[in-house]
This record gives sequence, structure tokens and C-alpha cells, in this order.
Amino acid sequence: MSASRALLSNPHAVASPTASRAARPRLSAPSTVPFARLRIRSAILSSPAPVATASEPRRRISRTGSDASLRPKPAVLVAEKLGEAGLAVLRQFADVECAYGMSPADLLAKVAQFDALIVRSGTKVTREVLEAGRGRLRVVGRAGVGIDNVDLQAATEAGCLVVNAPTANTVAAAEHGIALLASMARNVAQADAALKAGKWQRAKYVGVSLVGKTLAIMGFGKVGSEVARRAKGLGMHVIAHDPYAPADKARAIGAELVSFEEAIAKADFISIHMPLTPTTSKVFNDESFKKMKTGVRIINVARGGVIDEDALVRALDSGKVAQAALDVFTVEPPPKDSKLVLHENVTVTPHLGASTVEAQEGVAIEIAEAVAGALRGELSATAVNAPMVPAEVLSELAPYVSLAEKLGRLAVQLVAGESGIKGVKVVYTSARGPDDFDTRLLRAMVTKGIVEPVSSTFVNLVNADYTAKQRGLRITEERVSHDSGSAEAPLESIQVRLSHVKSKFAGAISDGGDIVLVGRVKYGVPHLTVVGPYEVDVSMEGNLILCRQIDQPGMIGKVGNILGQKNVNVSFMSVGRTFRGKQAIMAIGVDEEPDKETLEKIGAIPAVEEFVFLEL
Ligand SMILES: NC(=O)c1ccc[n+]([C@@H]2O[C@H](COP(=O)([O-])OP(=O)(O)OC[C@H]3O[C@@H](n4cnc5c(N)ncnc54)[C@H](O)[C@@H]3O)[C@@H](O)[C@H]2O)c1
Ligand SMILES: O=C(O)[C@H](O)COP(=O)(O)O
Repeated sequence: MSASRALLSNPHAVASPTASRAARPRLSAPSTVPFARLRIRSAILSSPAPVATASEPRRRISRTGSDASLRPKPAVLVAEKLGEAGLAVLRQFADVECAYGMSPADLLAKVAQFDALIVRSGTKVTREVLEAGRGRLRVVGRAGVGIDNVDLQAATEAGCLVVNAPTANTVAAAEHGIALLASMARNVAQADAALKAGKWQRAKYVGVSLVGKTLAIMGFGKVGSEVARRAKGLGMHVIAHDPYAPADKARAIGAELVSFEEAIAKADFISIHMPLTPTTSKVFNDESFKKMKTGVRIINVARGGVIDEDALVRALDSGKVAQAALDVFTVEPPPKDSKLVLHENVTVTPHLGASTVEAQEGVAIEIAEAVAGALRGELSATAVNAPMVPAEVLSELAPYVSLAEKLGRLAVQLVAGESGIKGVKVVYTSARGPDDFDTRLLRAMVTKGIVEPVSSTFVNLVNADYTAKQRGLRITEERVSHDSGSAEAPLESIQVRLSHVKSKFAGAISDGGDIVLVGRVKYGVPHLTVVGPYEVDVSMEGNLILCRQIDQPGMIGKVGNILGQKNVNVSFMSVGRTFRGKQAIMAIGVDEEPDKETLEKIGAIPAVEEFVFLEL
């Protein structure tokens, strides 16, 4: 069993003074304030370093240490052709390997050596690939829009951020849609092939006009609306179906939003622009073809899977559908003997929608910047499987993110025996209005703090909620308004409360029977300010010894002496008591980890009732 697995099955090993330090998963290097910004970013997307040998349990390389030159450059695998401009952006900070045309087996064998993988639509990023990359792969960049070739659920479970490049190829795809529409209506491809074969067939290739015809746009997003705009210019009557599109956007372009049924029933031409999802899979099928006008013409530059291709062949054979123009197919490339591709009334292109010089240049830069940002730990505006946190919010929340993680980390180390944690309550006290800030990031970091010390799972903003759910951890949140506080600081304090658990340190149990820790940020540094019923004030850096004793003179000196004899530097010390002469606790921040003997000496002081050593 690996050391981190051992910690998973015995959560309490982590707080034991005798537990090996190397065996405990650690995320960050000791913090320094100037790196606060970097640290928050790293916490969002950090992943454990891949380094692990039989003798050395998996350890995490800090990506936030003070010497940038010591940090390894991230490695990026580019699996499909990417424009030079994008590669140049990536090469500025990463080792980039372009391995075009890899087989699925090649990809599986390689992926674990990379921090990021960039693909287009031709590479399937399956659960297997993401599993193979687990431990190192942090980002999948899709150089384009459609992410149906990436297993998003598996990526989320692995804490792997998926980013795409959603805007740079919109116009190219729309232009290709219009090109297919016009060339299909005038039989350009068929006539071209015939003429090249020596046939001059003017009567055979009489086309149909576009002006005045009804075009139904199915999916009124970026590409769909651009197609609509261009079709209006061709004099077409444009209707659209999109359950999620705002009517005013359609109206502004001069398109009318209608139901699916109405769209397909009224259209002379149907242009498909919806993504492939479980809902849209084969939404164009025998039943829907039946409801269309006889002689309808269909264009698809979205995804092949939205059409039942066998049903389309039947509809073409029967004449229900007069023509189809297809850029995309359920299986790409389609089989050589595909009836659909070979059908004389079908015009095909090999997924060329995004393939213009301009679009590929734009996509390459868009995805390179998104991947670079994600590897730096920034949240990308094009994150597909994570919430978006704007940079200014991120920077303001930086010390609170660190505080949230440390409170979670301390709380889990205080849990005793086999009592698993189920209920976690996080209370945010703030002078700001309830809608003023988003707590997802803080909740994710509390989860990270609770889960990571006791498991081999690494947690980040992408997978925090999923991980909590998987582990049966119910995290509830409460906002408490702090009327007399300053709204300048986003938060006054964060409380982490673990209910229905036993503690190995009775002093951390509040009157209500829960483990309670409260912290706040002072001068940009997280401080622990409440432990159970006791008020303390200790900076959350290094390690912490909590000691419960009978309140009496000389205790600080005794403990300080024992630590001093072993050269353990005390960074902070704070005493909190309920009543004079009754119980009190000492919170002692230490730079070094005291050895077992030193800790036992502290425990042997007669007035000391209990103590615990905690890693921050
Ligand atoms: N052929 C190509 O090379 C190429 C190039 C670019 C985009 N695409 C594909 O085109 C599609 C659209 O791209 P986009 O950039 O416009 O995406 P988009 O997200 O901007 O637009 C998709 C629209 O589809 C709508 N939609 C979702 N479910 C729907 C449903 N059941 N019925 C009707 N509408 C629905 C959404 O509300 C959205 O407005 C994607 O599948 C993308 O992968 C293909
Ligand atoms: O979804 C997309 O962006 C398009 O289908 C383009 O795919 P490609 O990058 O493989 O050309």
C-alpha cells in the first residue's frame, strides 16, 4: 500500500507526531506574502507532481516556490496540427511536443508525461486517456468549439480543466455553411465532377434559387446566428429554433424563433448548428424527416451525430430530402463505402468548417493563451468544466483562499479515531451584501484542505464539488452579515465546523459538540482566531501545536524551553482561556516539526491535559 493510500485508510495518521512527514501529501512550499497571488492560482489548478518511486511516496512539487528557475517547465503535447502562432505562445513557457497523427495507443502511452494536451476534433480524449494522464495532466485544450470528443465527466473527476477556443472559427464555419448551401442548391460539386469526367450536362444540373426561400437555423448560437445574418443578405426568410437563445438576439438579425416542429415543417432549407449532446443525438431521424416538406435540403456543419445517418439515406432515397450538404459525420472519417457519402444528392467535405488560414491562426492563439493561463493556474474565460472566477476577484480572495484551505486542513487533522467526516459547515462572516462575492472558490479550498491530507485525491476548483460528493461529504454554507465590519475586505472571518465527529483534541470541541475553527486574514496573512470555545490568535504558517492545560503561570516558559532545547523556532504563541485558573489552550506556531521525544516532553508537563501537533 502506498503511503498516501495508508493515509486514506487511516486518516488519523496524519496528525500523529510519529507519522512520517514524507508520507503526507503536501501542496505548497512554505508561504511568503509576495507569492500570495501565485499561491492562490496554484491552489486552483495544482496537481500532484508525477514523481514517485518505490522508496519515495508520491510528493508534490511546489509550483509556487521562490526560485522560478528550479521549477520544471510544463510540458505540452499537441496532438493535432496547430497554427505556428499558437505554438510560439506555448513555447514561451513550456516544452512543446507536436505529435500529429498518433494512434490511440500512442496517446495512452505518452499522455502521462505531459501537463497539458491540445487536440482538435480528431483526437478522442477518453476516460482511459484521462486516467492514464492522472497525476500529471492538468489541462486539456480543445483547439476549436466542439468538446464532444472529450470525456468531460472523466476530466472533471480527474480535476483536469478543459478549455476550448470557442470564437475564432465561428465565421469560418458560418462561411462554410453558406458555401455548402449555395453549392448544393446549384449542384456545383456534382457538375464539377461531371465536367471533369468529360460530361457537359446543363439540363441535369438545374438548381434551385435561394431568394425568398425559408431557411431554418437549428441552433442559434455563434455559428447559427452568423449563418442567419448571411442568409438574410441572400434574400432568404430565416426562422430559427433554439430553446436557449434570446428572442431579441434573433429579432435583431431578422430571424424568428420558432419551435422545433414549426422550424422543420416550414423550412425549404435546414441548416444545423446545435452541439452534439445526449439530447441532440440523432434528433434528425425518420420521425423528424417525415414532418419536413418534401424536397427539403439539409446542411450540417455542426456534428454528424445529430443526424441519424441511415434515416437520412432513406429520406434521400425516397425523395423526402432532395439534397444534403455535409461537413461532419458520425464517424470521421466515414467508411469508404458509406451510402450517405456516395449518395448522388449529397455534397460532402471532410470537416473543413474551421479550416481557413485565418480561423486556424486565431484558434491556435486562442487555445494557446487559454492553456498557458490554465497552466499558470488562472481560470480561463473558456473553461468548459469549471466556474469562471474573474482575475480581480481572484486577487482579492487570495489570502482567504489560503485561509479556507488551512482551516479545512487543520479541522481534518483534529478528527479522532474512525469517525468519518460527513457534515461540514462553512460560515462566512462579511460586511458585504450576499451577492457580492462568490463562495465556490472558498468552498472548494475547504474541501481541498479536508480531503487532501487524508487521501491520495488531489482537489482543485474543477473537481472539488465532485470529490466532496463522492466521499459523502456534505458541505453547507452560511453567510452571516457583519454590520459593523468594513466592506472593503471581502470577509471578516471564515468558520469551519465539523459536526457529529469525535476529536482527538477535546479543546477543539465547541459547546454544541462540533469541532469548530475560525480564522481571519490579518495584514494579508491567515490567522487562526478560534479553536472550539477558545479565542486565540496565531498566524497560520509552518506547523501548529495545540496544547490544553490548566491555566497557571509559567506554562509558556516551560513549553518554550522544551522547544528551544531542540532548536524548534516558535513563530507565534497565543493563549486562550475560558476563565482564569480553569482550562486554557496554547496555540504555538513552530517553523520546524518537533521530534517525537520533544512532543512527549510537552505532553508530560503536569498541567498539560492534551496536545496535538498539526501541519498547516
Ligand atoms: N464543421 C466545423 O468545422 C465546425 C466549426 C465550428 C463549430 N462547429 C460546430 O458547430 C456547432 C455550433 O457551434 P457554435 O460555436 O455556434 O456553438 P454555440 O454554443 O455558440 O451554439 C450552439 C447553440 O445550440 C443551441 N442548442 C443547444 N441545444 C439545442 C437543441 N436541442 N436544439 C436547438 N438548439 C440547441 C445552444 O443554445 C446554442 O445557442 C458545434 O457543434 C460546433 O462544434 C463545427
Ligand atoms: O468544433 C469545432 O470547432 C469544429 O468542428 C472544428 O473542428 P477542427 O478543429 O477539428 O477543425
